[in-house]
Amino acid sequence: MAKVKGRLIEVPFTVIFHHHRMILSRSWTLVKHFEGAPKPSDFKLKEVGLSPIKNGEVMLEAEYFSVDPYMRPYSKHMMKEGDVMIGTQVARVLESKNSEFQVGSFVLSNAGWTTHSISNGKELTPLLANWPAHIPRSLALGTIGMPGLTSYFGLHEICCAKKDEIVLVNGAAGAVGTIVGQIAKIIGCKVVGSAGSDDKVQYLKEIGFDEVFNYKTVSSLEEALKKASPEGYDCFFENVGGEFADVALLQMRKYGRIAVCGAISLYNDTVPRKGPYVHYPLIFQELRMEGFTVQRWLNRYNEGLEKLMQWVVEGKLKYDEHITKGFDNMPSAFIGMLKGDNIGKAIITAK
Ligand SMILES: NC(=O)C1=CN([C@@H]2O[C@H](COP(=O)(O)OP(=O)(O)OC[C@H]3O[C@@H](n4cnc5c(N)ncnc54)[C@H](OP(=O)(O)O)[C@@H]3O)[C@@H](O)[C@H]2O)C=CC1
Ligand SMILES: CCCCCCCCC/C=C/C=O
Repeated sequence: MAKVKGRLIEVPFTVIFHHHRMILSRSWTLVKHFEGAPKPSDFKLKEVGLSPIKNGEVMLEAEYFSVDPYMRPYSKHMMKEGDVMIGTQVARVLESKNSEFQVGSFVLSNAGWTTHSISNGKELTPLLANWPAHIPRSLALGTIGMPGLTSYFGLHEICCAKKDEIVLVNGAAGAVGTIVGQIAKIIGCKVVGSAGSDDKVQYLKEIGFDEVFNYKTVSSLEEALKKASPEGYDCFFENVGGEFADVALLQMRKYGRIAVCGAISLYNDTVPRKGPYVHYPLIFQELRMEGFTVQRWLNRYNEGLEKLMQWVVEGKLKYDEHITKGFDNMPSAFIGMLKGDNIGKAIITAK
């Protein structure tokens, strides 16, 4: 006999609902809060059978999953051990009893690392209307999605980047960094990027960055930053934190702006670091340093998404994706992204 727990029915079981094909959902759950770098044993695969949808609900089947750095720090605050891993997916509407969602349409869902889910539609966002057939839907998780919006709003609203200014971005070969650099070029800035491999450096030069260096192999970060821009930097789009940020702050020009977007070099720390402190450069160069999360511009997402789509369609914004095949490989894709395996957005296909 299957045991019913709320809406879920534990497997194995043989129950078939009247006129309903039982849908099995597979989910990656967090076994234990991460300590240091996430490892495969922190994740456990679970399977449940989903009950039939009710009026107002839809049944979703994931097509693409995203793994993002925020999952590392957010998991601590937003999840309990045993929960399904948080995250966003592009999903197809398999069944619908909600007139706002047509069977066969595609939506963004926050169901997390789960292959199938039931939603009342409230947390779902339809993909941009008229999504062109030649543009991969996975971009809704990257260049034409949350990371692209982060770049767009962070660069415009926090860095206030203007033509002829000099922009520095670290984590430059990733989902956010590649778009920051290219939007800065569209604005008419000089762009300097840093990334963690020679292949990444080569890629960034190909997509139009003016100066790029491999932060892992330069003998001195200070010299590398000075060589790339002897005049210093007007804008710093900060994705990394730690030593890189300490050194870069000292290279800012008068009235420079620093958009504190992320601090990936710190996410696995178990003991808080002691810095050099930011006060001297902030005071004497009269800098503005501001943290943000992209959700600040929730009411302007459509404006950002339409602009990003336009640039992609016009070929002004190049995109690259690091695609891992298969839901079973989600933990290794996440672990790999945090270590720097990806050029562009890290995506996992459901199948
Ligand atoms: N504030 C906000 O709203 C948002 C913030 N973010 C932040 O933006 C940043 C980039 O995110 P995203 O583009 O999605 O991720 P990426 O696609 O850039 O992937 C993460 C990258 O971080 C780099 N990295 C890992 N460890 C280190 C380290 N110790 N020092 C320097 N670089 C490291 C790796 O590249 P490499 O080979 O170069 O080391 C890796 O590829 C993150 O800090 C993230 O938290 C992202 C989205 C929204
Ligand atoms: C479950 C979906 C949550 C989406 C949150 C996106 C917020 C991004 C803010 C990122 C901060 C640092 O990476």
